[in-house]
Formats: sequence, structure tokens, C-alpha cells
Amino acid sequence: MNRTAMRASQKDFEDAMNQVKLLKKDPGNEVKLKLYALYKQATEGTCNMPKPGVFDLINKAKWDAWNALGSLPKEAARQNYVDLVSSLSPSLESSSQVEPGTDRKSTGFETLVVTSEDGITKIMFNRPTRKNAINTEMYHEIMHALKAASKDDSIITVLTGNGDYYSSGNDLTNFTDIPPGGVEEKVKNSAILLREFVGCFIDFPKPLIAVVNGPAVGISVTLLGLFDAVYASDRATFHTPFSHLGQSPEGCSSYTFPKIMSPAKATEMLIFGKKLTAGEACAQGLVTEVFPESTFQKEVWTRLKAFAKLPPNAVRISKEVIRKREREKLHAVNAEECSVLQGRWLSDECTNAVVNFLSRKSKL
Ligand SMILES: CCCCCCCCCCC/C=C/C(=O)SCCNC(=O)CCNC(=O)[C@H](O)C(C)(C)COP(=O)(O)OP(=O)(O)OC[C@H]1O[C@@H](n2cnc3c(N)ncnc32)[C@H](O)[C@@H]1OP(=O)(O)O
Repeated sequence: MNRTAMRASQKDFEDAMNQVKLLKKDPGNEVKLKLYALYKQATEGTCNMPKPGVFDLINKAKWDAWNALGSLPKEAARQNYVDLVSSLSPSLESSSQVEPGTDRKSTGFETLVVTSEDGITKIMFNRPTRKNAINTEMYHEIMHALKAASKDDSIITVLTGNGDYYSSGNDLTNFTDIPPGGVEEKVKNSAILLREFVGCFIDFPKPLIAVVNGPAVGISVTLLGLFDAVYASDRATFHTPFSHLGQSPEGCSSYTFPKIMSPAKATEMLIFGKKLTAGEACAQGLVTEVFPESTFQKEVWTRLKAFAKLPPNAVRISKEVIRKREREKLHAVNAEECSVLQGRWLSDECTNAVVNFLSRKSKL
């Protein structure tokens, strides 16, 4: 069958939507407008929205692109969308072989499930049997997912965990994979990776929201200081046992935690490894609100869906106004923390703690 005779199925269409998020290169505004218009036409039909005001430049450009499609049938719009995405990404054909039951999920991630719906991109840590510990692949995939989310149509981005944990932090087996260049090379590359990883959170342009479904450890806690809101189940705990692990604070927590919760309270967490309950973390300002486990998911997602209906430009611009003064400072803190950690990772204190965990002699 030639392409014009083909009719893209709903699944082809959804695969193409996911593929757009994985594009390595920004396709540019013109193509993005075309994609937007075809998507709206394929899902809602002829443009039925009131024309935005002249000063609402972005929404007016979107409206114009959609309206220009006139009464193009939904099926044709769906096919044109799939064809356009396929022309942007030669790998679309092969990646359309997603497993059954993965509709609406993005493909290509090993350690995450990424979905985008109702104006919300959800990035879910997906290593539940390892308590969502963050291995090297997951650091890379989170960065990739955040970069895609910063450019997609969503209004807010949510991080959450699959299973009983939010995340147990850095996967301690990351310490065992030593390259031919030796431990010094490993430490240097890990510091570069960590700096880039935390940098993605510092620079993220849309509201970033953590839905903390269970215990959180290490870097998954420290990063919360860079989020715009943190909603927690009353089952969640917050633990940063850096001294116990012979390590030192990261994720800009050496700067954000004393500001959020006072220097003395930050000391208890970051130096003495005090584990906070969700209620305590909320009282200290690290958590925005705590919900009973029985109603957590329902209440939080209802609230997030309402946030995602707010005018996108106002939301994005407000985040920029709130965050921009601190950005340079946060990058400097991040660089310093990573540099200090390089020394820690080479220390006997750190080596012993990791060996004890991996040989099952210790747990938090
Ligand atoms: C040379 C330098 C390279 C460094 C590369 C670094 C890159 C950036 C680093 C950024 C700095 C980050 C710092 C941190 O995040 S510090 C926090 C690290 N996390 C921990 O120390 C947690 C360790 N885990 C535990 O103590 C327990 O597992 C836990 C209390 C979380 C849960 O206990 P529970 O009894 O409920 O469950 P299990 O222990 O049976 O867990 C199930 C299996 O999952 C494995 N697991 C869990 N967490 C981790 C982890 N963080 N790393 C590796 N593996 C983990 C656990 O071992 C179980 O596996 P098995 O079934 O095989 O036993």
C-alpha cells in the first residue's frame, strides 16, 4: 500500500506523539505549530476556539495554524501528523513496535514511564524492585525526559515513583562499575554527570512538581529544594544520610535547605542524617502539603489537573520571575558540591559505607 492510501491507526498516532518527545533536535517553531494544529484537528476536529487577543502572541499563532486546516477530516489530520513526525525522525517505524498495553506511554525509556495528558507530563521512576534507585542510565533518561518536557505542550511536569518508594536515591552499584581508566576517571565522569543532572532541575522552565508517593532518600530528597511544589503521602519519609555514607550534600541542598528550613534544621538532616516524616518535612517547608495515603493519588491529581488548565504563558513567566535571580547562584553551588563530592567518593569513609551496603552488612 502506498502512504496516501494508508490510514494511520490511533496507535500509530499515539506512537508518533510519543516519538515527538524523543526528538533529539528541536524541529523549530514552524514545524511545532504544524504538529500542534494537526494534533488538535485529529483529536477535536475543526477549530472551534475563540480567536485569542492580539497580544496573546503564542496562542494566536497556534489558533491561526489550527484554523488554517479548515474542515480537514480527523483521519486525514491523523495521517498527516504521523507522516510529519516520521519525516522528522527516521527511527519512527522501528520504535512503533511498542509492547501491548503501553499506549499513551513514551517508548524508549528503560527506567522511566513518561506520559503526557491533560497538560501534565508525568515522569515516573520505574525500578520498583530496586526501590527506584537511580542508576547511571536513569540519570541520563531523567535528563532526556526533562528536556523533552520543557519543550512539549504540557503546562506542568510531575516527578513520581512507581511502587512503594519514591526513590532510594543514588544506586550504590554505580560505584562498582569502574572503567579501564580507573577510579579517578570514574569519579571525574560521575561529577560531570551529577553537575549536568542537577543543572537540568535548576534550569527547568515550567512548574516542576514532586508527587512523593513513599520514602525518599539521598539525591531524590535534596532535589526537592529545586521543585516548585512537593505533595507527599503521609507514608513518605525524607532521609539524607550523607555522613553515614561518607559523602556530602548535593542537589544544591547545602544552599536551599538552610534557606527553606533554617540552618539548624538543615544541619540535622544534611550532616546528622535525621529522617523526617512527611508531617515534619511539611512543617520545615520542604513539603507543600501532606495527604492521607488512602486519598493521596486522587486528591493530588485532581489538584494538578486544575493547575494545568491555567494560562500557559502566565504560568511559565511567573516561574521565570520567581526563579531567575537565584539561577546563577544555584549553578555555582552545584559546581562546588560536585567538586567536593569527587574527593568524598575517593575516601575510605565512602568506600567502606558502599562496601558494607553491597555486602549486605548495612542498610539505612
Ligand atoms: C566512584 C563514584 C561513582 C558515583 C556515582 C554517583 C553519581 C551521582 C551520585 C549523587 C549523590 C547521591 C547520593 C545519594 O543518593 S545517597 C543515598 C543512597 N541510597 C542509599 O544509601 C539507600 C540504600 N538502600 C537501603 O538502605 C535500603 O535498600 C532501603 C532502606 C532503601 C530499603 O530497604 P528495604 O529493606 O525496604 O528494601 P531492600 O533493601 O530489600 O531493597 C530491595 C532491593 O533494592 C536494592 N536497593 C534499594 N536501594 C538501593 C540503592 N540505593 N542502591 C542499590 N540497590 C538498592 C536492595 O539492595 C535490594 O536488592 P536485593 O533484593 O538484591 O537485595
